[in-house]
Amino acid sequence: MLHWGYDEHNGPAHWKEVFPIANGDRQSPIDIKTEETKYDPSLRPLNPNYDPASAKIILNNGHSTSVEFDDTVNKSVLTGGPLSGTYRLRQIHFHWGSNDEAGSEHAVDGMKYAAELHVVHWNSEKYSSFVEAARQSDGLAVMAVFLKIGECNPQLKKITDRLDTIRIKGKRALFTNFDPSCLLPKSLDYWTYFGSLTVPPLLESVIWIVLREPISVCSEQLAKFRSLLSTAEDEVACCLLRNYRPPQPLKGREVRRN
Ligand SMILES: CCCSc1c(F)c(F)c(S(=O)(=O)NC)c(F)c1F
Ligand SMILES: [Zn+2]
Repeated sequence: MLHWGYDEHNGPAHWKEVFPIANGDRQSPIDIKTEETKYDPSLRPLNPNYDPASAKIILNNGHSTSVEFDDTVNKSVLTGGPLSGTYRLRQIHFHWGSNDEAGSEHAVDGMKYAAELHVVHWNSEKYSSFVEAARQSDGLAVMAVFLKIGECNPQLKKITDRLDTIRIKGKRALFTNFDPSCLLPKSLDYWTYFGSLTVPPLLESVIWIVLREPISVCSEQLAKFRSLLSTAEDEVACCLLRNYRPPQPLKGREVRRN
């Protein structure tokens, strides 16, 4: 396998050849079987607190599109929920499919949504950088939001309207004055479990917080994500049609709900 991706020759089925942790005990995503989730009264309300000035750039890294935030200070943080301590916002990014029938990474009773937003934070109370935190079992906290096909989403428009300026892998553009809370649903009820990154190196350092209520997205907006290129300027153009990893074995893990 040359460089990992989502095609037949370098996709999720091949990742274990370079990243053996792909067959680990706490891999993500998972299919959440709602009847088997356990109510936990000790779980607190989620408390996202983001400063729009933290937003810096929007980027096409060849595997997804992300908005990167200034994480040199505790200006945009997530506390509460299953978390002990303060987790600092690092970036948000999306996963989608080649059609509207699939695209989310997590599934709910076998049902997949059209896409999934990940809001990535790292434990700045215990660790001094994202890279250090990403190697720790409690280092990262990723909030996942499902995108369900329906009305066009005016908040998402702020991102999809910029995608034509970063079509090529490696392109970036200024993107500030953006508070990712605008992409969260009304209810912050969630499921939570211990898992991993869903892209290589698949590190098992993520406390997952999956919101139960989806936000809406329309087909035209999703089509703009699929028009991003996974290839750089000097390569034959190839569209990033899908970038989701399928659900992984639960291996005895518990999924709790608030
Ligand atoms: C700053 C460098 C990478 S930040 C990042 C990411 F880019 C990403 F794609 C995922 S994911 O595995 O795809 N989704 C949970 C992560 F977890 C991350 F932490
Ligand atoms: Zn992700």
